[in-house]
Amino acid sequence: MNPDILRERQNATFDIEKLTNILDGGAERTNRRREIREVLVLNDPDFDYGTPTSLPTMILKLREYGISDPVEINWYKSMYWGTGREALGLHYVMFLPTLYTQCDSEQFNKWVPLIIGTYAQTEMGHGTHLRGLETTATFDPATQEFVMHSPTVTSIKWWPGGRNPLFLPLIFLSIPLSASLFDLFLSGFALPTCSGIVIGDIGPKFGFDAVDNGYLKLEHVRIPRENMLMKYAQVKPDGSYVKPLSSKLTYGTMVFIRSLIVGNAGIVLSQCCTIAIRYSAVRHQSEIRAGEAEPQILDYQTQQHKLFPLLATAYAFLFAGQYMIDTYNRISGDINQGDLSEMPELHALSAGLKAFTTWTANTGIEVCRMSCGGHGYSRSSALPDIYVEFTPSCTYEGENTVMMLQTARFLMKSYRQVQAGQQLSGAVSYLNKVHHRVMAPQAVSSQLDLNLNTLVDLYEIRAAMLVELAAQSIQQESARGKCQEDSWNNSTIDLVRASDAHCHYMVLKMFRDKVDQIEDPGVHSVMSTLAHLYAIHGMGNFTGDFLQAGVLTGAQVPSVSKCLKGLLAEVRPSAVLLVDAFDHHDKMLNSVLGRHDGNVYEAMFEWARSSPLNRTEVHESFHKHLKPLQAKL
Ligand SMILES: CCCCCCCCCC/C=C\C/C=C/C(=O)SCCNC(=O)CCNC(=O)[C@H](O)C(C)(C)COP(=O)(O)OP(=O)(O)OC[C@H]1O[C@@H](n2cnc3c(N)ncnc32)[C@H](O)[C@@H]1OP(=O)(O)O
Ligand SMILES: Cc1cc2nc3c(=O)[nH]c(=O)nc-3n(C[C@H](O)[C@H](O)[C@H](O)COP(=O)(O)OP(=O)(O)OC[C@H]3O[C@@H](n4cnc5c(N)ncnc54)[C@H](O)[C@@H]3O)c2cc1C
Repeated sequence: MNPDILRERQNATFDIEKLTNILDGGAERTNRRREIREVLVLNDPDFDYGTPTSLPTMILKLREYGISDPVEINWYKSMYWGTGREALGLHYVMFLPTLYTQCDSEQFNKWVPLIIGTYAQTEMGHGTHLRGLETTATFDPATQEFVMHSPTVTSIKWWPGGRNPLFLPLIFLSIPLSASLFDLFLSGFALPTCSGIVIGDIGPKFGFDAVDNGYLKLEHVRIPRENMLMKYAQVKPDGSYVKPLSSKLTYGTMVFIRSLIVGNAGIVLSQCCTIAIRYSAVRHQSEIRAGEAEPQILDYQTQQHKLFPLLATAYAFLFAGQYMIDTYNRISGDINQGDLSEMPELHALSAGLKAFTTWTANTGIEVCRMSCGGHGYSRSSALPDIYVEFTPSCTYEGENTVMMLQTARFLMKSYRQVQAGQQLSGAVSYLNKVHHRVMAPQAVSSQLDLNLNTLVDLYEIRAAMLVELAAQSIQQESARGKCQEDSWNNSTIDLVRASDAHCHYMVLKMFRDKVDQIEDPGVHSVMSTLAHLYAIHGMGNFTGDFLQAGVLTGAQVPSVSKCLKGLLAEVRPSAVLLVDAFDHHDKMLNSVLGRHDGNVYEAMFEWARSSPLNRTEVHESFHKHLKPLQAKL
């Protein structure tokens, strides 16, 4: 083991295993995750790491081991495929959940065990604006079929991931059967027998290469009436239409996957922090004091400033992901029982947190890569591949700006309810106080009150202020004679800013609440330090907001930076131990820089020597192109 890494792991001030258990949701979950990893994957003789041929093996193994829990499926898949996406991702996280949530019982029993499918909602002309989708589904009572059709070039289904060129079970979203409703269809087209279908691949992408994203053009293709997913809405044999309790129930799968993405952003950021911090512990470069040995780059304050706030953010997003999934499970359970009262809140929370966490993680991955210098740019680090695979999460499952505006819609509605004298509950209850809060600068000492509860309050006041400013912008636009829609559009910068602040407050609050639940003194102490770092770092980034909200004075601003530097120094001794607690296996991390043993250089040389370009002493291109040219010169 590299001596630096060895030294970093001595004198631990907290129990790493207990922290890993907290991240997994308990010791039993940690044990199960490791059992899947060590026994069912790594020690499985059929396990052929990450090669395309192992995809069928993986599916059969999941069935053989009876792994059906989505989290356990993901544990298994992430061991098979490491940090990359794979072709079946969409099947497990969108196609199956849609069947689970939108099929009636007869359809469920008929389809769920049997098929692998994709989710074809986006069209070439519309991905965000679902009410603009053009694919038609016209019911023919004479034959009891729906006629599916792509009337325009922009209506061609574009992007469905993992579409199988031979068989196309896919979930469709098609334009309204009635005034404002959408419906989902399962279409089992078997190619090439089924005429009227034109499918293909949309061509090379930025990345995401393991997933074949395709296109699908339909020319009056007929499918049985029974292929409409009929849990919430039905078309009867006589063509009559039974409307769902809410037209937004059709959007349920997107809410589910957005909820999953929140925790996934934490996982991806934790992977990158593991790589960058372990590497920073073994990399020596330059000098701090003339004549002394080159220091570990982790001892540079700028390196700590790059990485430790991201480390805190990774923990924050992992805890936010746990909260999000718990909230999703609770509210979707109520929805299943016909209680839709919290559906708007679930939508607003999942949409906002999906955007907030993926934007932050997306930027954070690049900070981790650049903090590793040239070796961060090598594919051996895994960081370029992680970035390429993660960055579309800011676009898919709801483009982030649009998602932030959905959350803003809920915030504005809540604000208007407070103005009308209603008492709010849930995540926006802090808006109840927006009119009674003393927003003038408080007489506070130049020292910053570092109590975590106080910091959460300051973020709450900041969010409330920005919600009020956005609402005032809309009111001012209206007062200038703008229609409601233009008043909204002319305020969307403020609205996104308010949603961002609301999500930032929510994430810090979740982090604080999780820290409060930690009983082990050592773990509680280090997690409390990270939560403080998360809060103070955000205050440093958005100082203007806190000054404008009157919760920070000019005299206190220097203490924000001073406090930040102190917290970076406080995290330094535990940094490697904190990424060890994420418990990412070398095989899954697949990074020369992030190896648990820290033996980076030896592994990097072996990795380079294994490159296809090094298979022969002299590359064949010399003999094929250069040598003949030399002969002519
Ligand atoms: C364990 C594994 C972890 C892995 C995780 C990551 C793995 C990811 C792998 C997958 C990778 C790639 C696959 C990608 C797939 C896709 O991208 S599928 C397509 C995704 N597309 C979208 O998300 C479309 C986005 N657009 C929309 O959702 C809607 O068009 C939008 C919400 C923007 C607007 O809808 P409208 O119908 O126009 O509604 P609007 O007029 O704005 O509002 C009316 C009203 O409705 C409420 N509303 C809107 N949406 C919802 C909802 N989903 N639930 C509840 N309520 C909703 C809205 O708030 C309004 O309410 P109000 O009371 O009137 O204000
Ligand atoms: C890797 C990848 C995989 C995908 N897989 C699938 C899949 O399996 N199935 C599927 O159905 N789809 C899939 N998609 C498509 C994806 O869902 C859409 O790309 C996404 O919903 C965004 O829609 P769009 O492409 O139409 O972007 P647009 O909405 O056209 O966005 C373009 C710009 O317009 C802005 N904009 C749009 N509307 C508004 C508004 N109301 N207010 C302010 N700004 C606005 C956006 O902010 C953005 O800046 C995938 C996409 C990617 C990148």
